[in-house]
Amino acid sequence: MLHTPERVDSEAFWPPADELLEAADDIRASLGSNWPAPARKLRFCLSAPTRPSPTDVRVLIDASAHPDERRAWLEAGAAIIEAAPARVELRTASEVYAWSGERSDDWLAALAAFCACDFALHDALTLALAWRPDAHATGPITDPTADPTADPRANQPADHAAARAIAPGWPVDLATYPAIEGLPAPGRPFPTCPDALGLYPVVPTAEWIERLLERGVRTIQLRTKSTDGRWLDAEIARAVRAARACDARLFINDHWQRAIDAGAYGVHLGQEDLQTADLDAIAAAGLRLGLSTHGPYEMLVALRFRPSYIAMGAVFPTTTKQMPTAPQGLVRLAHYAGLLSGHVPLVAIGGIDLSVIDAVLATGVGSAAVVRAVTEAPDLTAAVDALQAHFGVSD
Ligand SMILES: Cc1ncc(COP(=O)(O)OP(=O)(O)O)c(N)n1
Ligand SMILES: Cc1nc(C(=O)O)sc1CCOP(=O)(O)O
Repeated sequence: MLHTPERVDSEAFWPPADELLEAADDIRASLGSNWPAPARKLRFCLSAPTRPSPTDVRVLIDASAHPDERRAWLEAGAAIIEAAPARVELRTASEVYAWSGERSDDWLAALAAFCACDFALHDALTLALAWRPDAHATGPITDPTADPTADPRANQPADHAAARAIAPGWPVDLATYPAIEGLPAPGRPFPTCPDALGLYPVVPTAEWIERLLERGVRTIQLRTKSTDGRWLDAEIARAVRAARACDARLFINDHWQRAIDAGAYGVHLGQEDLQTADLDAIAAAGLRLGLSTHGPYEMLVALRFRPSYIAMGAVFPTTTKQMPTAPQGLVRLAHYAGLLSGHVPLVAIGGIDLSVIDAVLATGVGSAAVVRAVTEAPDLTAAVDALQAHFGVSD
């Protein structure tokens, strides 16, 4: 089993800082034992060591006062955090992230603690800025005898109670999360959709959609990478007709203008689509909006657009698509579900099939999106019936 020791690496701070390390250890302990071990150990540098390394993160109050140092650190592959009052910026050689808002005095200790749970640096920083000493989740700390980060297919049965538990140190109040800079002002909210969207197959053609509607599926997505405009028009029109006839919720991936024109129930977009899609036009046409996310930072980005649902992936490894981010696992999923509960429906996606559906639903998500579990099923009817039964739908 992959249990992380509930401690922060003793060399997490440079120069060594006993009080900071102790605070980081306390916060790390409050996050429980079921997180993956960190893939790499970062060192947070409050002053400059002789030579920066790619695992160093330089923490400065005013980076512009040190232009040469800043350049040298980025060239060495290190990261820079500039912590001004009420604003934090993270800069790497290829990315810049910025947050604004209040933060706890212990945010740096919290950052080391979230990194020790293997969150990517920008996700760990998002959580650290949201962290508060007194905002504790209720409920038991995760069961140390189970490892819900593991794919339950791999080596053990899922412990559903453990998968759902929220660690006391996890920031559960969305109001303490920082604002992400560089996003448009919040627009109007998208129309709502049910919290429990149920089984949500994501399939490549209208024919697949018809086959699944016949088998009782009522939330479905057309996801094709075809660029043939005439084919897309015909497929989307056919899929919309079929879904309407069954009163089903049909989302169209990517092709938002065609979805509007055809009168689809909704559109599903990725984070990069947010730069180009006309969200006002989608909202004005009354379509729902689903947004992909892959961690806490993207979740905050998505929330700003007030979508109808948020998808979180990939929960498990998938071969359907090349994922730039590591699988989230069930522990993270449960914490995201706890955070978003009552705010926006959460859909889990990535590597989900019959063998894990119970464990996925036990995290508190209202829906599971699947590709191969239906498109590669040897017996489609049996596969859909078996999956639907976990959502309380019988044929
Ligand atoms: C329910 C659901 N979740 C995530 C995705 C992925 O969408 P996107 O990020 O747009 O990536 P591609 O589908 O374009 O590869 C999805 N389609 N549906
Ligand atoms: C299309 C897609 N998007 C993902 C994300 O995490 O954004 S994972 C994914 C593929 C899901 O396929 P399967 O059910 O076959 O693993």
